[in-house]
Amino acid sequence: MITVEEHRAAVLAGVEPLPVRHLPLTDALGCLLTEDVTAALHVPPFDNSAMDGYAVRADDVATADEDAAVDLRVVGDIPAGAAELPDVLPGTAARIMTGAPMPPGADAVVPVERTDQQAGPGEGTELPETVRIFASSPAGRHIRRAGEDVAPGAVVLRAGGLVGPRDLATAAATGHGTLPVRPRPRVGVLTTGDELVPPGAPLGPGQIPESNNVLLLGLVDVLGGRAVPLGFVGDDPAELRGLLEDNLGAVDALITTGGVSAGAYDVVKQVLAPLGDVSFTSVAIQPGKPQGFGVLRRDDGAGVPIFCLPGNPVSVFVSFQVFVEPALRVMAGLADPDVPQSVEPVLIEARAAAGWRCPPGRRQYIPVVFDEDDETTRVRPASPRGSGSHLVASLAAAEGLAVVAAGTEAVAEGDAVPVMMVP
Ligand SMILES: Nc1nc2c(c(=O)[nH]1)N[C@H]1C(S)=C(S)[C@@H](COP(=O)(O)OP(=O)(O)OC[C@H]3O[C@@H](n4cnc5c(N)ncnc54)[C@H](O)[C@@H]3O)O[C@H]1N2
Ligand code: MOO
Repeated sequence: MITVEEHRAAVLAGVEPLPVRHLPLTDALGCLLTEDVTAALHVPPFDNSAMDGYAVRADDVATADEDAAVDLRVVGDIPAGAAELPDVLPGTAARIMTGAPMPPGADAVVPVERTDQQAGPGEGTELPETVRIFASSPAGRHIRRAGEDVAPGAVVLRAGGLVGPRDLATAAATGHGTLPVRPRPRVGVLTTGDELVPPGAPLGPGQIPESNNVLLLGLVDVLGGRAVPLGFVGDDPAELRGLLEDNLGAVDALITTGGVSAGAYDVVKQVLAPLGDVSFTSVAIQPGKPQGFGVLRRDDGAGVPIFCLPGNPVSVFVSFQVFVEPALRVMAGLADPDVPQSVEPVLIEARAAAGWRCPPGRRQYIPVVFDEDDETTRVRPASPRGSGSHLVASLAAAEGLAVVAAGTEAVAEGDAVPVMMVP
């Protein structure tokens, strides 16, 4: 048996950051930005109106108020997106909409509510021949100036952050259709077992609901990867081999569950062990002892790390948190194996609110819930049965994984236990 650290080191030695790509904005969401981004445009790109109303010459309306209206001849209509603009000469105005370019000659806007015209849309909003103005508007009023937000060349996004929705808006507005990022790893999820039926389907004799797929697909997505559902196969080597071959080109990593221990039908081991690229090993962890890991080769030469996790659902969850999660973060450029804090889990100190038993010789990761206590953070097993790799129904209640050193026979009430926070 190897230690948790030894297996994690082997896994991390087999993964590397995905190459930087310029991805379309929506695909870049959630990715690590690898270069500063500068504005390629003025924002706004041109002087435009901040109001629906009339573009005027400020001097023409300087004396206008409710009791002393000024009449102007209307020389044109400027909707947003207009390319041809009328000249606004003295004594004239052009109807203008919010976001439309200011026409030459005009230096202010009077909102439609301060005229004799009806606010649109609808009947009675045809373009008038003249407009009666009831308010003055000094030069510059209600005009958004070209470049007042940013000018070309200004840094608008800094390298090293995760691209969020606001970053996408800024990138788009400053002239970018793509961003330089480390892509989120596409992770193919494939589970195995003759006993499995889809969630919600009626059970035949010996059958159980398939639950590892939804668990892993969700964990990959929550982590910021892109889950690629490959479904589940029976304990049939040809079917598994076919599914892996068909999908290898479309993923950056693969996760399988089940079929890795000592059973006569352990199909994952049967298919992958002879390839020599995947090693199967026993790790001193509970749950999650039987583990496979290796790197398959895509046709384009890229390595595709494959994580072969045990089938028991709690083992899947723990294995993902302890081995897969740091590896995927390295692939996404979010962690560096040479910086231990970036790949090691964050642990918080807690005390056991109840005792539980531990497995001999293996480090235990037991799902726990927090007890409300003002002075001390206390945890107890999420299941009254304590630790069990099959206790999937209590997994939803878990708020953390208490980590108990290998060699501990039992945790007693009041013992200090570090707790790993989990999604
Ligand atoms: N003789 C030995 N038997 C076992 C050993 C051992 O060392 N010697 N190790 C045990 C440990 S520890 C684990 S963990 C399991 C791992 O077994 P496999 O990875 O081969 O997984 P399976 O046998 O396929 O399944 C185990 C268990 O999980 C259920 N399962 C599987 N897939 C799913 C799924 N997609 N959704 C829900 N549940 C699933 C399956 O029905 C089994 O109950 O081996 C022990 N045995
Ligand atoms: O190592 Mo297994 O995951 O305990 O049941």
